[in-house]
Amino acid sequence: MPRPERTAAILVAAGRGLRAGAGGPKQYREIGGQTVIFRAMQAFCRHPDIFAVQPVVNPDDAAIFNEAVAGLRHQPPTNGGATRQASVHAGLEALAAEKPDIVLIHDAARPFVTPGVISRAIDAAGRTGAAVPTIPVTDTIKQVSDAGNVEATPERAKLRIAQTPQAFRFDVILDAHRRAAREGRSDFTDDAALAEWTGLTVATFEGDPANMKLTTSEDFIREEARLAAQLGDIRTGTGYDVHAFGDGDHLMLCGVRVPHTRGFLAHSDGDVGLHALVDAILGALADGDIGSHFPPTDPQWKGAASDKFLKYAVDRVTARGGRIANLEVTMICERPKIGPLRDVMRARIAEITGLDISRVAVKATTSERLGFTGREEGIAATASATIRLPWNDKGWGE
Ligand SMILES: Nc1ccn([C@@H]2O[C@H](COP(=O)(O)OP(=O)(O)OP(=O)(O)O)[C@@H](O)[C@H]2O)c(=O)n1
Ligand SMILES: C[C@](O)(CO)[C@H](O)COP(=O)(O)O
Repeated sequence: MPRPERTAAILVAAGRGLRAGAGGPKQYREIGGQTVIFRAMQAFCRHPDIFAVQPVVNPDDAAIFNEAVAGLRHQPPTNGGATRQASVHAGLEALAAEKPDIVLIHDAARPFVTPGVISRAIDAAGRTGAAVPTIPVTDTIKQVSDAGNVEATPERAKLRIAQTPQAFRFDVILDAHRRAAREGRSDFTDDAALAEWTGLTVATFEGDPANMKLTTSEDFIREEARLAAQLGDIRTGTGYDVHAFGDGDHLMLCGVRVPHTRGFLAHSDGDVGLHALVDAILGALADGDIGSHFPPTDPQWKGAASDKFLKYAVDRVTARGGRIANLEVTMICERPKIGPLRDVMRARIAEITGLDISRVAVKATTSERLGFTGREEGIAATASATIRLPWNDKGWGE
């Protein structure tokens, strides 16, 4: 049941990520095969109770931003400022015309936020007006002097680590940011601190230890290893497809239009290479085959471009929390010659699947003029896929 109040989210992504070392702004680097910002933003874009997601970016990053979040629905990005606080303020001003009741403010550098934390943030803001996710502190914390001597040992039971998304009534946090800007205050490291400064009571709700901020290069190394360890269920699948030649002047092969003296007789575009790859991926998922997902009797697939089928299979892997490690396809034909087309085909498959081209192999063989491929009555293709799934994957539960 959707909540009655209108909730928007701001993703602050205008920082330079200097503490994370070389490699460009950290939010545009990959972690677990996806950019940090894509992971962070998709959680908000896909949450059913959020109607608008407002990114805040550095103007220098316009092109990488668009590439990194392609496919996600969001407000036009607005430019951030020199500090996180200034960037949040810019996001709030950009959202004002949308008149949200509640706003969640999230670091693009926290890619592991879950739908559960987002739901708790919305609930907490609805109940309290201002709330921050926290986790307990497990080490003893020392307050030290400039000389490095311990000045105090705060009572640990009262300490919490603050995370994002921090959640507020929209008008209240917008007013607080405007007031801080008017009064020349630009030193707040989070929005809760700024709200406290205006005298507001800020509540807490349960954060998530996994929802950590990627700050240093060590954070990237550790989290990459953690994600890889989670994907410990390594599976392979194989696929095979054949299409006969008919009249025509071109063939679709591995997503590439290849001029030829014949065409394919097929319900779809007849792309045997992509069809074999789809079956290999579905096989690795133990998720039926291409015919069970796209029945040849269904008129909607007549003449369909097969890149749709391949994207669909890749989405099935992603939806199970998995990743494709590699794809390989072997074309069996006398003609056309595949060698000169190999890298174009690899690039096209990489484009469709979102994989790096180094994970895509295209091979070819003739059948020494034997059989139907040897007589040039059609083309066959075999494929294999290696995918990694979370170790506790139980399929779709069918
Ligand atoms: N001027 C700034 C500074 C930070 N941020 C964003 O605020 C979040 C948390 O900040 P932090 O981890 O400090 O990121 P950076 O400022 O990029 O890191 P660094 O201090 O290492 O340069 C990040 O998503 C960052 O992009 C922002 O939008 N505008
Ligand atoms: C907002 C924040 O993520 C809460 O923990 C944090 O304060 C931002 O980090 P920064 O390194 O101070 O920008």
